[in-house]
Amino acid sequence: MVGQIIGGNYGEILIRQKNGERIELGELLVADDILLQVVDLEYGSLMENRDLARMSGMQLEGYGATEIHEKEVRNFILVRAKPVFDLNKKGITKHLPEFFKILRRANAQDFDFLEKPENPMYLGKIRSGSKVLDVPVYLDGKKVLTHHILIPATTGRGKSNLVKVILWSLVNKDYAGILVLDAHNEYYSYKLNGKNYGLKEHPEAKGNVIYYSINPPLGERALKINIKLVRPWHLREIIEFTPAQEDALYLFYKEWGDEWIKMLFSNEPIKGVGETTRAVIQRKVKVALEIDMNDYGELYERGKIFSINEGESTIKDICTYLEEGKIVIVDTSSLSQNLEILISSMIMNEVFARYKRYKENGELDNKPVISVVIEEAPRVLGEGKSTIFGTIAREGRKFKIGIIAITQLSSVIPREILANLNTKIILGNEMSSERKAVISSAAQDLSKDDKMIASLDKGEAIVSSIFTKFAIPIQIERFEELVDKARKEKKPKTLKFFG
Ligand SMILES: Nc1ncnc2c1ncn2[C@@H]1O[C@H](COP(=O)(O)OP(=O)(O)OP(=O)(O)O)[C@@H](O)[C@H]1O
Repeated sequence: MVGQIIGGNYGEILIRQKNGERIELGELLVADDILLQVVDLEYGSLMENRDLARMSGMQLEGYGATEIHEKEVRNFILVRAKPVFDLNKKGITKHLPEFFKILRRANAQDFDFLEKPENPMYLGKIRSGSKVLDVPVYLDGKKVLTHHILIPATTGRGKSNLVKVILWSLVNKDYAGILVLDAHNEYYSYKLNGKNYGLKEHPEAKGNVIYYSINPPLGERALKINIKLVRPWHLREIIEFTPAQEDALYLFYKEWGDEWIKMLFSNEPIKGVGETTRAVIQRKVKVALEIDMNDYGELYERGKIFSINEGESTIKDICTYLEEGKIVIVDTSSLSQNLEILISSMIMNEVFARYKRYKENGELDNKPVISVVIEEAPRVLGEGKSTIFGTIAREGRKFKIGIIAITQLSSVIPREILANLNTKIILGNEMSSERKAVISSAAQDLSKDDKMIASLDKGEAIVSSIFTKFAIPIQIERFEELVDKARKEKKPKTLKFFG
């Protein structure tokens, strides 16, 4: 027994906390088979404010404390809670628990109704306030990934940790291929306290986790992309062109196909493109692709990614790995933001084209869902951006393509796109404008959850999704602990010989 219902209405039930108990913000309580979540706490007293002030004055100013008889009866903590789920009906609550009903804390058995879905994607364990219940939370990865995920939080609340936990559970599943553009090179392999961590440590990583880098360790793949694979629409995502320049780009591509960049730098004239326009485009393309021309008029690479002769199959290979349900991590840590966007856009354009074709041919059902992890999502999903990622957010689900958008600034993503990101794994956020943007586009009514979200600690989250019956509070595990656990389980038992 932790309290008793003393009033309120459907949206907010008032509970008197039992003396000696400590109910927390976000805690899950049960009354009358209805699951309630604490949304606010305040002081309550049976005495008038003036009396309380007088008594406090006596005590503070040294006149001795006035004894309150039955103090625990007169003063109490008033808990505000919202009904979240009918445990009996296994659905949304439509009625109030009985007036004056005694409440208890929720326990693991209350969540027996949560089933492990066909294509499980592990997120964490149910959290009641700051207490963790031993109930794993899985979502159906296939559905959730095609309908996009948003991970909003301020810095340091555990966004990357969460993505690592999600990817870890997907390594040995072939229903999903995930592309990760890893700007901090923190997903594949890293050292902590002398031990190796990262997705590479997964017992089934071999063949299921593919790593590309411009500085690949021995045995890993080099990230090299041939300029023949670049298309005008890829460049549009990172370079601003005037309408005349854009027309010129398409004319080059129409005339010379794969060889258009090479020909752009040749002396071959093209009808409809002036010399000045051509020179400006040449300059922009040189900067974007880190290529240049030597004194003999030959193109050469200045950077490490775009190549004149190598890397013709890189984009195709990556797409094929994704189509096979693998996780592809591309280390973009030493690249500019523009190059990172360009590469991801090239890959996702190819994925989109392939999956569109599969849909037309009736082959899509046999293909895994493909999702792309985008950090600092407003770079490509922000207001006024016209990118492949916006297209995926709007139409991707028809083609089994999704995005996992990570951001500190949900408020600058257009509402229409935010509403399309149908699962939100909300981590802590102290900025009220950001909380508002997330709350107003969530799958469940989170209008009372503002304080709760503000108070979320590292790894604490709320999962609001069209695929969950209510907004589930979870505790995400520390990724390194998952890895350590897997290592322990993998270790063969040592045999003891006696005698
Ligand atoms: N669930 C968790 N449990 C315990 N510690 C965690 C958890 N999640 C993250 N941390 C710790 O918090 C720190 C920040 O985590 P992480 O890098 O994932 O945050 P972030 O939101 O991605 O930060 P940034 O925006 O700076 O990239 C790390 O030291 C990490 O180990």
